[in-house]
Amino acid sequence: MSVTERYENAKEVYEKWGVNVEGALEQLQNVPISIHCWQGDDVSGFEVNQQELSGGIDVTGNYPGKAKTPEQLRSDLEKALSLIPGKHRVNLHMIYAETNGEVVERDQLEPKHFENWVNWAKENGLGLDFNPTLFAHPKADDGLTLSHPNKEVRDYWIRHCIASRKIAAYFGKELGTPALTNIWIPDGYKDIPSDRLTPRQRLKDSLDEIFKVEIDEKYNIDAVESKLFGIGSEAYVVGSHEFYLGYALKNNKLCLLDTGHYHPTEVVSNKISAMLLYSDQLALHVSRPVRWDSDHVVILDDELKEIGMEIVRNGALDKVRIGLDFFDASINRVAAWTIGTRNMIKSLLYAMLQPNQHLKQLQEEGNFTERLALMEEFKTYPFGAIWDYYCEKMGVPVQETWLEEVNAYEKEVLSKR
Ligand SMILES: C[C@H](O)[C@H](O)[C@@H](O)C(=O)CO
Ligand SMILES: [Mn+2]
Repeated sequence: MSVTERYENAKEVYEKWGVNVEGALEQLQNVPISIHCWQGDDVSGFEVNQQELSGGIDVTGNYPGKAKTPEQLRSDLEKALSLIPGKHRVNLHMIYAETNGEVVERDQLEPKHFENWVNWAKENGLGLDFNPTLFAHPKADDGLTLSHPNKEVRDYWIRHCIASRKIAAYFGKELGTPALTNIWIPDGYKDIPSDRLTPRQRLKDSLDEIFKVEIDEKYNIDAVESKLFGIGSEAYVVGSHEFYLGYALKNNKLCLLDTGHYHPTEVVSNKISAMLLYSDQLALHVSRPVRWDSDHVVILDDELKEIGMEIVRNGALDKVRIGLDFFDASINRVAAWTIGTRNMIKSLLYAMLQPNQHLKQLQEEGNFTERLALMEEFKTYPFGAIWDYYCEKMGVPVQETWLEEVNAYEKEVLSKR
């Protein structure tokens, strides 16, 4: 049976429950996923004086073929994007600036250092998002940045974040779609602090300084990303969830929820509806923590499906800015992007194919038996046939055939690096 024939059969099965399959595929095409560039080079970046990765995050593995230049990274991203259905965004960090061999301090970086990225994004019809980089730098060696007791250090990172927002606004202006600038800092303590308040007060003041510089939201939108713990900040993280939740609500900023940044049994899917009652928008870093914030490649597990459902059934596709954040150096990096991003999109399609209105009604009526029965039965509905058709329609490889392209790319390009 052809992909289309399988699709037609599957469509009928879903339509019996009033699911609008064609409408779902139409809608799905317009959902951008912000794909993080740092999976392609193990969060190395292109600074002239490269420092070891720090800030309590880590990349393990040494699979050959890592991108070592901006051209290589862009080429690898193009390959991955050609295997992922839809039009998406690319998320950069400040360490991906191109300075032509010149050492430029991070607080002095300017839009011109990202011109190549912008031109490339234009050529490929992509939006860009951004992150200041407050790690892997001598001024972050003690694990403190915006909350540092030393004002000079704080001021340096404040200038860096302001520079980042300006660069992001340049992306937004040039590309006609606002960039998200997400501030994540590693600040915290390995052991039990004797004072939790003072660093948080300093972080609050630093953020106020950063956001004092007004930037049109037409071009740049600000987000703040919390964390529970990192390597070396096990006992205390200054920018905790409660800290940023309060800050974002009070200052009209977006909260960015990273799925690896919470207690192991705490799930981001359960936070989306609660937060959207108080905030117009929020942002995600979808990742996969395995025992810690390990940033494994995203798989189509129950939590990913639940995240997709919370976004779709609450009509929040234009309220949740979906970004990815994983970095696995033990497998082919182009495959990592492809697997993780395709899974994120699959979870949205899976959610769109549920009889959401009916299930909601059952809950309202207190019919929990039928609610559970249907939710379980739908797990084995012919979702794969709809997904395959979507891939074919969008001109990307169906099922695992994308692997052949990755293997060929590895042979022809990656293995020669
Ligand atoms: C590269 C980092 O993963 C990223 O900037 C940050 O979002 C994070 O999640 C740190 O744990
Ligand atoms: Mn993150």
